[in-house]
Amino acid sequence: MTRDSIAVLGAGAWGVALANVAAQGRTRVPLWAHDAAHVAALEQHRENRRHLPGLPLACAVTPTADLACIRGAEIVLAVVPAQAMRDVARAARPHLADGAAFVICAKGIERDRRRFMSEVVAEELPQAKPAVLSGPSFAADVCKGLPTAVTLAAQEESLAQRLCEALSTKTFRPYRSTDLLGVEIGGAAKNVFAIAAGMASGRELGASAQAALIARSFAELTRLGRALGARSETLMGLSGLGDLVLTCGSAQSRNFAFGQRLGRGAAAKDASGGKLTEGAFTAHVLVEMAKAAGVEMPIAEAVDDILAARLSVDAAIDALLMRPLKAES
Ligand SMILES: NC(=O)C1=CN([C@@H]2O[C@H](COP(=O)(O)OP(=O)(O)OC[C@H]3O[C@@H](n4cnc5c(N)ncnc54)[C@H](O)[C@@H]3O)[C@@H](O)[C@H]2O)C=CC1
Ligand SMILES: O=C(CO)COP(=O)(O)O
Repeated sequence: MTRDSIAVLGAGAWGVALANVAAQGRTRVPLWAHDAAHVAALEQHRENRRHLPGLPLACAVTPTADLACIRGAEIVLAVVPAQAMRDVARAARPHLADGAAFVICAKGIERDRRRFMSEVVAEELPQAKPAVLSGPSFAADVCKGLPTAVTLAAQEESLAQRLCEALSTKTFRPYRSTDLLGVEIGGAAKNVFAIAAGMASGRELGASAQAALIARSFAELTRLGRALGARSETLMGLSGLGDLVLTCGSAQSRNFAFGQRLGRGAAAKDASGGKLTEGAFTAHVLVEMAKAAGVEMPIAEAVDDILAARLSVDAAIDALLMRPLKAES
């Protein structure tokens, strides 16, 4: 049986990890990066020294700065930051084959136009079949061959199944879904809540507070998801609860580590450590979406207020604890 051909857009940590997954059982997986110097460094060292030092590119992975590398690919994995997705999708349009699957692997919401990634792709790539891959999966873990499972959603179940088959390995196990929006909401929101969890850790509020915060974050995530039409089983699954638990519980998460530094007193502008923290880009648009849907998200709002310097971490903690007592929901 011939395997679907796969190309990867974006050669950061997650792009490299997914290219290595795709390389299993394939002889060539083009890996596109927008920066020619980065491509040269990948070719020379056969690893992403900045984001995944010591973890080599699989032999089949071919770095390139030429977007035409996606011509003929049946599956394209889009692994660039969420705020760059529109530009990359637009640039890919002349090269993408009709009916190719365009799998969104970024976790975020477009700030300027308040769009989910699947909406961005529908607007920019009318010939594509959009899909979303999300779930608990640190790039370094996946690159090391440590096991995990993720959700892979496409509108047609048959395509979701085909994508799962194309991307599954002995240690990387995708579960299929047709709930793209549900998968996207979980992936975008968990980054914002991971910042909150990091702050609680940085402030040394204790393990009980940590668990309470995760549970109340999940309540906010499900409230928004249901209001926007996501399915409960998606929100409770790998891309929702699964990724929330991972990212809110580990300093390996860049969003959590960012929150930790904020909790220890760093200013928002200095707290990323030069790393991509998608939650910082998503917090405000997530809160705006929730308000538009009439959904209360006090933890997400607190993160947004702290990032915009409207509130200190301590004042936000006090405000959350002083909210009127209510039924659990
Ligand atoms: N690192 C991880 O463990 C995981 C990351 N993700 C998601 O994948 C997405 C990408 O994250 P990472 O690869 O980890 O980030 P990264 O910071 O390691 O890499 C991002 C890459 O995108 C490139 N880039 C930046 N702006 C660009 C533009 N305008 N056009 C094209 N390329 C551009 C950068 O040069 C860099 O190589 C994010 O949305 C993240 O939430 C999802 C699951 C796991
Ligand atoms: O999404 C991730 C793991 O599933 C990676 O999380 P961070 O972007 O917070 O590092």
